[in-house]
Amino acid sequence: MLANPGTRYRAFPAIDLADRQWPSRTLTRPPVWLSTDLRDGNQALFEPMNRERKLRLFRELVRIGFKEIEVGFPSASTTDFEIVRHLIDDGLIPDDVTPMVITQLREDLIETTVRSVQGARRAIVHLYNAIAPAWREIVFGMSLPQIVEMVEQRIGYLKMLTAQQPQTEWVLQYSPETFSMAELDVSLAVCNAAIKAWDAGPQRPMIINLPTTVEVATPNIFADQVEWMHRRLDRREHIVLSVHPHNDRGTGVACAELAMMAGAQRVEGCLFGNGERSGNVDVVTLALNLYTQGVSPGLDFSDITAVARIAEESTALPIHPRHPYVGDLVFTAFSGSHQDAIAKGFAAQKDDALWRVPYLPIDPKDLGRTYDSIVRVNSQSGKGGISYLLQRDHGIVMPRRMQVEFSAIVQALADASEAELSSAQIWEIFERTYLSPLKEQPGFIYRSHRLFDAPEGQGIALELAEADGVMQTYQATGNGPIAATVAALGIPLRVDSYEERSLDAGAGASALAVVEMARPDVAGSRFGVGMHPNMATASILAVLSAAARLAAVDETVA
Ligand SMILES: CC(=O)SCCNC(=O)CCNC(=O)[C@H](O)C(C)(C)COP(=O)(O)OP(=O)(O)OC[C@H]1O[C@@H](n2cnc3c(N)ncnc32)[C@H](O)[C@@H]1OP(=O)(O)O
Ligand SMILES: CC(C)C(=O)C(=O)O
Ligand SMILES: [Mg+2]
Repeated sequence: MLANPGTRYRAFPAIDLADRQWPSRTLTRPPVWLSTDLRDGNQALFEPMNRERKLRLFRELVRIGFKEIEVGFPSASTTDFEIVRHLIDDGLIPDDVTPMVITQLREDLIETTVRSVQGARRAIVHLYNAIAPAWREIVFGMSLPQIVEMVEQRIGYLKMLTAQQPQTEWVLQYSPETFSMAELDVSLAVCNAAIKAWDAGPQRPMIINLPTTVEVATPNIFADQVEWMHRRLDRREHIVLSVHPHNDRGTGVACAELAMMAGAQRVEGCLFGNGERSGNVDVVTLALNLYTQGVSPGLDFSDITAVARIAEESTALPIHPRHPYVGDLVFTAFSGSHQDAIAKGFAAQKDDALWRVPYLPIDPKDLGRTYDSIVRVNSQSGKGGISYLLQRDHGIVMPRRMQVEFSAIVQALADASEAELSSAQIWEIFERTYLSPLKEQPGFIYRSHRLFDAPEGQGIALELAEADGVMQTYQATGNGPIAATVAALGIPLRVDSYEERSLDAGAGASALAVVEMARPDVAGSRFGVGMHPNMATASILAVLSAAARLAAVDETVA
């Protein structure tokens, strides 16, 4: 990289538009959407789509709700020409959907293009030519008057051809390609020439489509360029003003949104941002951004994963796991404070209330996505996420202090493994920590118990297994099963807290008892867990679990 990039690159100049209106506007309705997946998207693939893939994607675009679809570049290839003919001849285009076909401003190509859609109920013919200085000078070697003359002449030719086929409703779309890099007065002159040549009016529909063929400036510049044109175009009330953003600077979505605020009524783009170089604008993100502002986009992404799979199969390109709304990881939180907030948000969220779950801009369910992968655990995770998974998958509700204890154990293991821990692995750690001592730690292996009435309240006869499997029976009394069990163990244990609740999910037990206990010779406290259909038995097991864990601590306080 250059130490001083200013020697090779220059900032795009600001637009002189002091009274710009777009910054204080908000979006309240969706644009007319045009999908260019089958044209701009298709021309950017390693292998352009074959007939079968194109037709499948066409059907999906119709199902999603696109009313305008650029179906191809019929003058460029026989495959494209034949697919367009097939769509028309076999009646595959619904009445409320208009196909669009594109070509350069050359008479031979225009003639083929019109022939490709002959017989359609309605068709948009899309003509374009590049107008920025480098193209005028290097590619075409034409002056501005010559460019204007070419535009007038070729649009006149299209007007003549289409006039011979009045059974079709013809719409002209004219794109000043490279608009984002062109001088605004040049863009205006060329677009107004196109408008005049087509004679746009009530019976002569026309679209002016302003592309960021290459994105070269910040999105506010594009918004200024669009508003500048919007205010000056001839016959503006008869023109649908459209934009066609690309994404070279990664701001295609921002450009489209600001352009709509600046007067654009229509947006061209591709599903998930496929398209030349870094892509056309992503219409899915745009549509769902509107949705999260309470505006129905008119496109159906209620099973976004299915749309993604069709797009991936059609383009043979994968969608990034962090792609907005659709990526495999976008509804996943790894970090502790996010997990904590999400878990609390879900608990507080009411079905019919405004969506307020922290860190999730949209309810994943609205897109047909599940909550399953929302919280994932690695070394960055905290107690919130770990507790959320145990509660969601096993119905275990841990008291707050126990969450702190257990998450430290999980985090240490996640750190050591340097990998993500699944919900199943967290459950395994939970079992190993709290439940296994009851089956494995000599002196605390539970076999049976019998409760009986005693003057203090409760007596217990507790049968535990020793190391060699020999049974030992301990008997004691207390003011309840917990006190009686502690007394039966004969260890100086202090009960700091106790909680019991019924379990509603998994685990094969209906009662969960959690006890926090301490021993004078051990620093801190330890939690114990008992799970059993009988509440009293669950509490006895919880005491044994905590006592066993305290007994297993190596370091004792002096
Ligand atoms: C930004 C975009 O996405 S624009 C769409 C780009 N997509 C494509 O180009 C894919 C489909 N196109 C093609 O396959 C080819 O261009 C074809 C088959 C249509 C035409 O191919 P060819 O006849 O070989 O022409 P080619 O594309 O090389 O262009 C050559 C001529 O067209 C001229 N030309 C290019 N664009 C335009 C235009 N929009 N209007 C008028 N003339 C143009 C060039 O200046 C050049 O003229 P010259 O031969 O006098 O120097
Ligand atoms: C043909 C035009 C609209 C285009 O695709 C572009 O400029 O990106
Ligand atoms: Mg393009």
